Amino acid sequence: MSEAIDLDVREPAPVRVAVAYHSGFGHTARQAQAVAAGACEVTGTTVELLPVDRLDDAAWASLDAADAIVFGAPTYMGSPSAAFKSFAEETSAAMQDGMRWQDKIAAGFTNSGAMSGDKLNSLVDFALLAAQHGMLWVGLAQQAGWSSSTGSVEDLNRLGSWLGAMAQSDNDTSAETVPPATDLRTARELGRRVATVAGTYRRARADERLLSPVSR
Ligand SMILES: Cc1cc2nc3c(=O)[nH]c(=O)nc-3n(C[C@H](O)[C@H](O)[C@H](O)COP(=O)(O)O)c2cc1C
Repeated sequence: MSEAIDLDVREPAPVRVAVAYHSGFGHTARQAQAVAAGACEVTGTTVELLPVDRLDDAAWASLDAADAIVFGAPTYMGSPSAAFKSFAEETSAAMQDGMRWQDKIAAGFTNSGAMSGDKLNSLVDFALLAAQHGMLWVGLAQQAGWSSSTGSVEDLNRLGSWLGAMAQSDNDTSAETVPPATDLRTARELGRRVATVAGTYRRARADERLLSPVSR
């Protein structure tokens, strides 16, 4: 005996990616723009760039509504900048209010003056923030570039990070020139991956709802 299934044939709502970032002097802002550009390349995605030191009520609502949030900040003194940290503390309201951000996709990026500069610590901070919210962390999924005799500074993921996207900006150079194109391409890949995973995850959850005994 066949059962009628009530199929929803409306155009699906766009997958929403929010890039929540801080930048003191504009360098990390360029990395944030590259992440956003990558996410925009995925059909059916809308992207919002949200500077975390200037969030109004509408921006907080956008974060609540996002399918994915990408956290980004410069590494200052070996961790995300104080402005980002202040934002991270404010997000505790979403956690205390019934884990509002649970099951959103999360990812992160950071930029600093030195090649290493202890950037990994900032990415770990972002991943912990995501874990505290019950979010699902997505890494860069790119092999480490510039790590063989045939590699070069132009390689994607030249700084060899897996947890998120890293960029390096010479301390004496303006944000018009750095981070270099190679690091912006890496950031773009992260944005594309986040939007792709967020879309896949949302479709899977929609299918699950459609097929679960409760919806029959
Ligand atoms: C207060 C402060 C602390 C910094 N600490 C680090 C650091 O720990 N490691 C590093 O490699 N660069 C460090 N830098 C350099 C910045 O990370 C670098 O200039 C970065 O490009 C700034 O990005 P922004 O323009 O988005 O603020 C520091 C800069 C400042 C102002």
